[in-house]
Amino acid sequence: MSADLIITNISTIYTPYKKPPVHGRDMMSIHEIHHAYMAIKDGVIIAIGSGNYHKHTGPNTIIHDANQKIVIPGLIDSHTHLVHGGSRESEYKRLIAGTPYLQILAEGGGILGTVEMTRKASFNDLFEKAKKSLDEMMLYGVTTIESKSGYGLNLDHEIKQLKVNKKLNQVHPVHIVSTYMGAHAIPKEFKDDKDLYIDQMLLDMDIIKSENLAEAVDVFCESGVFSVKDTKRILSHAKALGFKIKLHADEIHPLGGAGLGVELGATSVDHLMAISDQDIEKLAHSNTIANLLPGTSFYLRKKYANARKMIDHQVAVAISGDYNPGSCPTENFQFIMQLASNQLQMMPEEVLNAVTINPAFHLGLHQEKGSLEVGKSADFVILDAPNLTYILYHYGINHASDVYIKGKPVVLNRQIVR
Ligand SMILES: N=CN[C@@H](CCC(=O)O)C(=O)O
Ligand SMILES: [Zn+2]
Repeated sequence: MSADLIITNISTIYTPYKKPPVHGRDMMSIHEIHHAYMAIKDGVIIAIGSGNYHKHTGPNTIIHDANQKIVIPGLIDSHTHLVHGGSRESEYKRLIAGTPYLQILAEGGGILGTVEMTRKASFNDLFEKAKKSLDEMMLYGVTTIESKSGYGLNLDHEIKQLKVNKKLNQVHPVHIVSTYMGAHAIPKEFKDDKDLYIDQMLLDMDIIKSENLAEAVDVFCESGVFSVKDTKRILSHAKALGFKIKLHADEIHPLGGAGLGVELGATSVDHLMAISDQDIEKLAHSNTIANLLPGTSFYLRKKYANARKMIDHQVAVAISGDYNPGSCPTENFQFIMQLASNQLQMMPEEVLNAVTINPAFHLGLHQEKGSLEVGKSADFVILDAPNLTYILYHYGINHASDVYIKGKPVVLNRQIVR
């Protein structure tokens, strides 16, 4: 079978190959193919190897010379708050002066400030702003993201956010997986009646499910936001409706959200800076992914999640960006990977598994994405770097030169292909 496209002259292809979820010490396993090529037909990888690629060429094959650059799978950012109105630099000075994140929220700012701005924004405003951020993410090599609602906090405005995800997924090459997060904060109008807000959310979920606007439901399980009991109620209902479930767990206070996630069969538990040893053990024996977000610790100047302990105890770890206006305002996913390496002390091989196959697994995409193998989607990044470690070592800059999604170039020479 002749290829539509062959990427040749690749110095090294780095790819995970273990069956996901890739736990603990298996996260050190990756394949390195030197002097490599990759042949693609109809958006799917049909051959990958080293040496002579000519047997895959035909009269119409396009050859792309990688000029001795390296190739990795498209990056999968499995936790973002992409769609939101406005920005929160007005809180930045208070934050760096030491005002706690949850105090700003309790005063009606923080997430609730973004809720006001998101409610005021039109669908088009939100769409254009999110599209710009998505372009930026793609320039850094991101080819799939998860995107949450959670700044509308009522049915109409949550649906507005989810419909932005839907439209972006139709018109933008980056693949988007949508999550409903009405349980991101308690809206002002329900300030004194959280249970009534939860009742309302449970009803809203039926509609979101019937309109097929989200695959998963997420809850911010935290002191002053949704308790473990609230979270259990919301996620049990979501699960019964057929949603995947996940939670923002043990971010600031060790409430036991991670353990609850394992108990309920969550696909991921996210943040985990304050996770207990007991819950690390529970995670290790489950298929729930520990989704760590080091960019948030960096921005909020909080302690980092203990990735080393988790990996050493056989937990399956993913790393995500958490792009949002209040705790991680950056689209630079390579910087997030560099933080995972430098601050979480994850080895380059572990980081690669954590930003490709493990997130693909918890998003339910591992059959087609997350590694470079014959039969999988040709989502990959060509990086102007001599080896994998270099992209983590030389930090703060963008190493991605070209990005392909389903075999089509979406970034060439650092420019978006329109
Ligand atoms: N922790 C809760 N939610 C977001 C932050 C949202 C915001 O501050 O706007 C997070 O994942 O960090
Ligand atoms: Zn989040």
